[in-house]
Amino acid sequence: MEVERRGRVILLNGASSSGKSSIGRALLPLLPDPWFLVPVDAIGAMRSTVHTRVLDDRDISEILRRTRLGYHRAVAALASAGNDVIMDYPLSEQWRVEDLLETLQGYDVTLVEVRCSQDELDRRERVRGDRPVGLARSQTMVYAHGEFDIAVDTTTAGPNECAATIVNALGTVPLPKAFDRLRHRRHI
Ligand SMILES: Nc1ncnc2c1ncn2[C@@H]1O[C@H](COP(=O)(O)OP(=O)(O)OP(=O)(O)O)[C@@H](O)[C@H]1O
Repeated sequence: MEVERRGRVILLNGASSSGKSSIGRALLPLLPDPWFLVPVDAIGAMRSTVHTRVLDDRDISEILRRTRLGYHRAVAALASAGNDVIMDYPLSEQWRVEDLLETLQGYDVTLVEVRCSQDELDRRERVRGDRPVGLARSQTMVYAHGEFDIAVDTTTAGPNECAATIVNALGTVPLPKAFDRLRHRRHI
């Protein structure tokens, strides 16, 4: 069946507790069109936690890797049918970036860097209590690939303010976008 348009993608990238999910929720009512909010956690939550086989560390790491590869392809599948998708996803391993560059080739991806000071990340982690202490600190490599289209800093700005900044900037992002610059660097 012929699909008339390719969906757009907004990728909210930042360390744990930087505020990606909060911004994702705040973005929806500000966008003119009905976007899908697809956090990686929502895909992980669909995976069974009750099974008969005992998993070792290697099994678990392979399952997590497959989950993330599946997430990339689920987003591409939605966008391939013309759906606009917000990803809430830390680029905390280099292979995630590499795989997304291939999987989302041909799609309009806006890469948003969600920043937050380390002290504030530590504070949020302590307050929320549902993430291992030190997770945010372990994810400082989320920006290591070195490119972004829009940056917001949640250290002092709230989710609504950051979402408004993103919506206002969406139409004026310089081309080529971050994903295309990264592809150019890697000759993909
Ligand atoms: N701009 C902000 N100012 C103050 N607190 C915030 C802000 N954004 C998020 N928080 C708080 O920080 C915690 C983490 O927020 P959120 O779930 O949005 O982050 P996240 O980056 O999606 O985290 P994770 O990757 O671990 O799911 C929550 O308790 C939330 O209320």
